[in-house]
Amino acid sequence: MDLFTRTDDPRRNLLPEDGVVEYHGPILSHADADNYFELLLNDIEWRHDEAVIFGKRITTKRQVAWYADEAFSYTYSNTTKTALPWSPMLRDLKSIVETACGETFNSCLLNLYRDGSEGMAWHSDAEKDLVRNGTIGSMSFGAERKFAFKHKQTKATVSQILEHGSLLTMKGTTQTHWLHSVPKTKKVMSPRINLTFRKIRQPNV
Ligand SMILES: O=C(O)CCC(=O)C(=O)O
Ligand SMILES: [Fe+2]
Repeated sequence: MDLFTRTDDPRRNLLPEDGVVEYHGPILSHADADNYFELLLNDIEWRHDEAVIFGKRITTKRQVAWYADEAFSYTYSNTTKTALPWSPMLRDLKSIVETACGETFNSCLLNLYRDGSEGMAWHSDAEKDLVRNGTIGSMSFGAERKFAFKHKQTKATVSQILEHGSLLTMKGTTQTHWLHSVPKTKKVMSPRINLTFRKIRQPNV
């Protein structure tokens, strides 16, 4: 992918209504993206995620990690997680994403999908611990995967392929009105890493 001839316009909203999703395309050179991918694979404290579904504790195939400004605890999928402190590499990526989207973030959830047999089911990121209508900045590395949106009422769908080193932002009322997912696929044989930078509500805010 040649960074300089691409035509993605990050100001173009991918959603027809009720939210704003912008795809910036790759924001890193291919070589930088390759470097970060290797560092992320090796240096992040990857763990299988735990969730409680219909009262049953399950462990996901996908691996996750959560980093933040402080040892915040954060509840999703009915389990409470405690954040690890930023590493220098994650601080670099956070500041790259902050500059690209003109926002600040205080936490990052990372996902490692070993191949296309691992995905993420339909959900929205509107947990009570997140700042309401806060922007989410999503960076992807490794295998290209489809990222899909489905409107909660109309069931309209929109999707975007997320490239190596790319940034996608979800803003405004997107999480209120739309679900998103990473569908499983038999076509992808290699790993992908995704980082979602978020803003957690600070205690007393
Ligand atoms: O892997 C992705 O692109 C999306 C991850 C996601 O939706 C999440 O972590 O909430
Ligand atoms: Fe999400």
